[in-house]
Amino acid sequence: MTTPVKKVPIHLQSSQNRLLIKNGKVVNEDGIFDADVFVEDGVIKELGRNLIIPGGTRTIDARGRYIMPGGIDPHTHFELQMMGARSVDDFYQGTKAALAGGTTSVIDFVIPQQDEGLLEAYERYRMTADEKVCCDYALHVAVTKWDAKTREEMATLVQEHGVNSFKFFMAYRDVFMLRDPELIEAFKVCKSLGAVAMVHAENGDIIYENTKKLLAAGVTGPEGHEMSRPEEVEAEAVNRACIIANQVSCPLYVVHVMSRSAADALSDARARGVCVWGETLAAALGTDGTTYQHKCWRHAAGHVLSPPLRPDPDTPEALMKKLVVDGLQVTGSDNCTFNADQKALGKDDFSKIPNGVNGVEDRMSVVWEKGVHAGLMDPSRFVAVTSTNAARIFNLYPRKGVVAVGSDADIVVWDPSRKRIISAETHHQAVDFNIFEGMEVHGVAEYVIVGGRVCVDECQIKAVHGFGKYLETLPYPAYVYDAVEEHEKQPRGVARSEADAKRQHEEDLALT
Ligand SMILES: C[C@@H](CNC(N)=O)C(=O)O
Ligand SMILES: [Zn+2]
Ligand SMILES: [Zn+2]
Ligand SMILES: [Zn+2]
Repeated sequence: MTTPVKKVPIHLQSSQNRLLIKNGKVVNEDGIFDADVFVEDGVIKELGRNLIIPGGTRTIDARGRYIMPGGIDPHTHFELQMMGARSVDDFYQGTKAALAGGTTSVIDFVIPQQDEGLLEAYERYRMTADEKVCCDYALHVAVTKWDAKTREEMATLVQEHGVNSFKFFMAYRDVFMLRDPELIEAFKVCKSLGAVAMVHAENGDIIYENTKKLLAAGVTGPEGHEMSRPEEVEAEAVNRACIIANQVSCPLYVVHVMSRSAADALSDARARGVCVWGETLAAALGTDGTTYQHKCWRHAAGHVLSPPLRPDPDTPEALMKKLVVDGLQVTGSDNCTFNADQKALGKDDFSKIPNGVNGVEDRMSVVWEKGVHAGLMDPSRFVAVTSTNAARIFNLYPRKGVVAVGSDADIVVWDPSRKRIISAETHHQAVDFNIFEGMEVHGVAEYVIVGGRVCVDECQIKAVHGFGKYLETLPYPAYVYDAVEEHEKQPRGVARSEADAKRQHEEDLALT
């Protein structure tokens, strides 16, 4: 509980920017240790016990709690206009909900509208987000068409606007999709700029064919969504993206890996030495595709996103195990939320259901519940997959993603034993539906500190509209480009034997 601030003489009273978090266990990706944390001017200034601190410092008693780096959600879509609707969580309410769940930085996606240039779209997102965000944010940029200007605009975004990651869609044919020759060019440009290539990996041509066939056969309900893109359609694209990236020696980040076979394709590529990192979603860890058979249309449609949730009920645990053994590295939310009336745009045709689900508020609790509380994952790995790895890949580390002297004071005091029931009735998101409705989760963010400011105080939200800042992500993240450099030195083929050994080890681990 918070120790009441004792009255101190005015000349000793500091502004609200001094904080001491006492008696907790600090958890970083590389270990857990007992230490108090002293924060001043938005930065972590000291770690240790029996710290000498100035008067006027607020003290938070973290006894029995973990002190962790604030969560980083590298995959959100606030107020995204797509498929005829605008996602209802905007940059204010979306980041407020993020804070409620322990996430203190998000990375959203600039997705250009029809005929909008990349720079134009980027400026639009900055104008919209800067004044609304309650926590710090960065931006990936989606390249949804390849033309003469694209290369130059990507260079400008990297060199002048703090963008170091670009998303390419292998699905959404005739809307966002790039084909292989364009992907090769795009990955080469990313490599030349020191950027990270990101893919939405599904085979858009097969989906196009299957969708036509299903609709012609009268399958129009949400169940048709997953039927049009079964998991091999995802796994094929993951494998293809890994090979293209490897052939042009470009670092690759695969977003929203939603199935066991796609995760296998990615971890196999890693075992071969391909420089690829994989992200899965809270949605894929917390629920599954049996929901598409739900008799309530709204409920089934409420779970429609791409790639879809998988009908194999063992998928969530398989993906969690991949995170545990470093077959996958990151968890995101892909928060892209639509209310019932918006989802109903696809009432008679599943391919018109706006794609997207919630997750930004519940991501960390779902990972804690299904990973740590379930006994599969330790707290340090939890920090790695909910914060540190994303910071390293997108070049925000050690400013973000670690409790260390000199890092931003983005901190979560996490109560591992506190429980809550997830519900749309009580969540802080704007959307009228929650895919985790009714789920009891252990692990609650009791205090969330953003740049030294207490924005969740004993579970009460005190988010501040516009308090967050835009984070420039610089090119050539060492964590990624050192791996690329190392891989380029390897004579071709030698990695095979190591790869087999590594994969065998991983499979043994997964079976324990
Ligand atoms: C359009 C965006 C959100 N929607 C989704 N994942 O279904 C994405 O594909 O990541
Ligand atoms: Zn996507
Ligand atoms: Zn219902
Ligand atoms: Zn997305």
